[in-house]
Amino acid sequence: MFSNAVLVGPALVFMLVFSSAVYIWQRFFSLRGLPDNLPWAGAEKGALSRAIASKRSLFGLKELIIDGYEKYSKRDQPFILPNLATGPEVVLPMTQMKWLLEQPDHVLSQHRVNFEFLHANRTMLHPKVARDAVHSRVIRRELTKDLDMYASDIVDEIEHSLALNWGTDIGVWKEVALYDTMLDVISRLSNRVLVGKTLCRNEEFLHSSSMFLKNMAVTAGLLNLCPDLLRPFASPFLMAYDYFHYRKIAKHIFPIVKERTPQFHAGMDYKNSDYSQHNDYIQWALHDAYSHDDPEERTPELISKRLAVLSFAAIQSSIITITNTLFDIAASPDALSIQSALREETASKTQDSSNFAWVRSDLRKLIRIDSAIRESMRLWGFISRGVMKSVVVPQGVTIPSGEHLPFGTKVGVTSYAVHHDESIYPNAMAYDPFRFSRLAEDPQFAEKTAEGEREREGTPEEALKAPGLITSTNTFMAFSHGRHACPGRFFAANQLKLLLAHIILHYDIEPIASRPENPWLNNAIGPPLWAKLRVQRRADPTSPPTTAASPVLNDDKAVLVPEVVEVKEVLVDAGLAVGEKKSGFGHGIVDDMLLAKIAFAGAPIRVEG
Ligand code: HEM
Repeated sequence: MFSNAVLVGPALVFMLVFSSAVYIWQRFFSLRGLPDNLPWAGAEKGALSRAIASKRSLFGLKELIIDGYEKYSKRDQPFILPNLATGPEVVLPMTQMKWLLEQPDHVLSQHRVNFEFLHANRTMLHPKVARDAVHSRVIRRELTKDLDMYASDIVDEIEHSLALNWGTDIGVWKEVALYDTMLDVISRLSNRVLVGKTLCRNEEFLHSSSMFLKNMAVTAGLLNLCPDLLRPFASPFLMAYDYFHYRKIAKHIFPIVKERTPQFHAGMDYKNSDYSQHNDYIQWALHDAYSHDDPEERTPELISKRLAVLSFAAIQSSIITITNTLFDIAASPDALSIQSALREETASKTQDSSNFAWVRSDLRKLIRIDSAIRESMRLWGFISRGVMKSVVVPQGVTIPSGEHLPFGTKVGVTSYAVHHDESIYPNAMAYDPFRFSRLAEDPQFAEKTAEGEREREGTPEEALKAPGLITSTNTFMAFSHGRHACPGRFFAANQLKLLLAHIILHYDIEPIASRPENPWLNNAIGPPLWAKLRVQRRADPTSPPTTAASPVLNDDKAVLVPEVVEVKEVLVDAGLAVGEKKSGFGHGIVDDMLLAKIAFAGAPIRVEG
């Protein structure tokens, strides 16, 4: 007994040292069976150079992606993108995209990449949730079958949640934490569809659903950084908060499942609506569970766990998208005229419908709203990879350029580099909200620009349409592309267009002088989490925009710009670098907003060495 206790300490120390050594070797030096003739982004030849590039990937993945894309993808060569947290990935040139999309799932699996990246076997609460595609099936079969059905509920919930979060005092500017308020708004309106009005207005359920979905990616990120051997020990601690909220979600879902279960029996045909008085996720999950023979799927536990995880997939990505879009509009030099143009479109397309009776044919006419969201997704898609798959055949695969990739290799294309490629999207770094709708609004556009030419590929009918938010292409992969493109995008597009149209009609957004930055967490790109915006409720949804409160933020640049330029010149003369966006300055940061404030305050500038 005593001798056992004496051995425990050294055994633990040995395990820690051993797992750390394996961790360092694997993360920094191992080639992981990848062909050594493939170049590594950001690295010359040699293990040390690769290790340095791998270290850079932790905070400089964006630069490595662009570096590899410019050096290799554009010359039609595959390259290896180092990634310290999740392992290196083989990035194919776009000419190999067709091959990538054609590979069957038993050869290259997209699901496997997500499974590993999200540590789905732990974060998704149950091995079956992580493994089976019930979500995709249920989303395609039930949620998407008649999207018009939810429009009035969604609009009702938008009104309610915006009033709660942004207020209804007409003409009064209110400062709002954008991400947090959109977290609440999107959680409410998605849950209105997923679980109905009673639960979506239950504060405890709503809070736990929001906290679970907000934290899941963070837990996955921390698990990615954890050495493999230590993960089983660390995960109960890292997952404690997620389980705490899951249990609160389950508390509300269990009784509903138990109450409805007696109406079901094995072999029921889910297409027969006789037994379907409800239209929500719990009912869809029960339909699915009773259409095949797996009793565990029918349990309240599995249905609650699936719902919690679905909320993550469905809600977080929509919050990120609308947050980015609103910041993009507010930070545009033409913020006010963009709002006017969107308002004009929304008002003119809604004149025949009351606010509560939107149908998809109305939404389809909102091509500027659609384009404004799509353009923001192009710039800030929440994940830098577009299509990424894992080799799941034991013998490996040979890519079209001839290199052999072993089992377990991640291979695909990155959307970030493609979405920011000047030769595909002229002025690619700028937010151009009508980039896509312009095609449909100006028939001569296609003849005038290369962008128009490219987008107008396809049949003559297709050529006349602007590419819609839901259309994934080789050059727009914010929903991924191919067979595994997001199955929820039709619902997401509906919900986001309704929300943006509603915001534009009922609120003014005050312009801001510079766009807050989007943080990168490995290959996930978050929205600005803590930045704020000012909004005010409008008296008449169709009246012209009111001038923003602060003269600094007015879009009358003829007044604004000379003052800011003058302040910049003083700072530059003093030997300080002042950039268009942000630049280091002493202990703080000087950006255009601060410069503008200095200019308008007329404050003397004191420069200390
Ligand atoms: C603007 C909002 C959304 C964006 C940007 C988005 C984006 C994506 C992307 C990029 C993927 C592929 C991930 C990968 O393979 O690397 C994906 C998958 C998925 N999305 Fe979405 N999504 C959105 C909304 C939704 C909604 C509303 C739902 C559900 C109602 C949903 C459900 C799913 C599911 C279940 C998958 C996994 C599909 C599979 O494994 O085949 N998403 N989404």
